[in-house]
Amino acid sequence: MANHMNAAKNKVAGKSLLGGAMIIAGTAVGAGMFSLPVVGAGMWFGYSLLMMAVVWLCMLVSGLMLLETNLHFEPGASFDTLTKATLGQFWRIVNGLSIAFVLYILTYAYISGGGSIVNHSLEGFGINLPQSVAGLVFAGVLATIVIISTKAVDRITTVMLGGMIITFFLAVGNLLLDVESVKLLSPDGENKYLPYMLAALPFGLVSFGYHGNVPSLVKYYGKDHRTIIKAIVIGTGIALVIYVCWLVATMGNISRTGFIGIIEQGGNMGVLVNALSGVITSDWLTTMLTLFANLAVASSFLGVTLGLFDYLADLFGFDESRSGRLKTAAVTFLPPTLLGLLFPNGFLIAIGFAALAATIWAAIVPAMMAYKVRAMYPDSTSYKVPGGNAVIAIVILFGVITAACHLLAMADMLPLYG
Ligand SMILES: N[C@@H](Cc1ccccc1)C(=O)O
Repeated sequence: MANHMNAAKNKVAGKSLLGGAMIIAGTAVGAGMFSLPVVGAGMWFGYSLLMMAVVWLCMLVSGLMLLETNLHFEPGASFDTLTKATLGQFWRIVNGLSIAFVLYILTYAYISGGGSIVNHSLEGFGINLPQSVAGLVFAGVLATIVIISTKAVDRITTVMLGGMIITFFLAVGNLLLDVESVKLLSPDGENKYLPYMLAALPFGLVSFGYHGNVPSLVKYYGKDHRTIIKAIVIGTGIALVIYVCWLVATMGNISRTGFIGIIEQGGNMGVLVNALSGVITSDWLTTMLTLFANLAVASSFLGVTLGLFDYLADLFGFDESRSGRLKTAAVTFLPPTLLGLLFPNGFLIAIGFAALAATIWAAIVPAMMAYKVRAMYPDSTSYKVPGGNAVIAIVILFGVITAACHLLAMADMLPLYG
């Protein structure tokens, strides 16, 4: 997303609030969204809404805490500088590793989800590919764009974001008209709901991940904290609205027991979109929905891999020359693409592990840093997240509980629906 920043930096005045909000919303809305109805099927609609509201609030506050810390440093200071100066070498390394891990595993998740959705799209044309090959095609085309230049990514993601908004409202708008309130409010299947929330919590957290963009916003807007706060609130608010529409559209059209089949087939993006296409009678709307899914996962792939690309170039000291970029591309794209060829259907598992690592740098570390900067600058008049230590403790607890849920789910110790 740094690309958007550079393009925007050249505008002398009037940096728009909307631009910042779109950057946040664009990062947040991605593959995580496609996991929400599948992992939420057990607890169903009401509890899903409750969980999303709580997660949104916690992730919003943790982002604001990151902003609070960032404002004590020069605009342009990144996660690395912030953690080193506030928490020291140990947390700097833990934090850096968790960021790199999230970016890598998300790249794999996007290749898996992208392969699945490209496959679903090609079937519409009567072309049948093995899913791993579809993943390879998906990764190959998008990786080429990243290798060409940041500017190419910027242009293409802007077009994609526009396309996403149009196709989302065309497809989901019509799905919303078809919603059967009986399905939403009186779900079928077994009479057990709330316990399934535990295993779903990490997926909620990851779908509200955007925190890598907070330092970029400070670089972009300077220390104008009011505008940055608004951009974060509006951007995450847009994501929340999109997720709620998405839950209504999916759970209002596919029955709760209908999700069991989706889960049995691995719960990948193509399977979910396929099930939705089954209930939409119009071919045209099915095309819109498929197009939206393709654009959502492709734009997230570009955003995340560009971040990973720049991070690895810096880490390994590869330069901007053609051979330098190719080397960086090799370390960025080969490991996740190989994984995508070997395990084409690990979408949900990968998103879960991304959540585990994201609990560290998107929840726990921001809260710890806010605690530390308040001790380091007790007389500071700069922006402070309200609520004192209680709110810091809540955010840390939220991160720890979510991480614990993921680990317990992995150990088969949490109830799983389906
Ligand atoms: N929120 C993104 C994933 C993400 C997590 C953490 C940081 C950045 C992005 C998605 O759902 O696809």
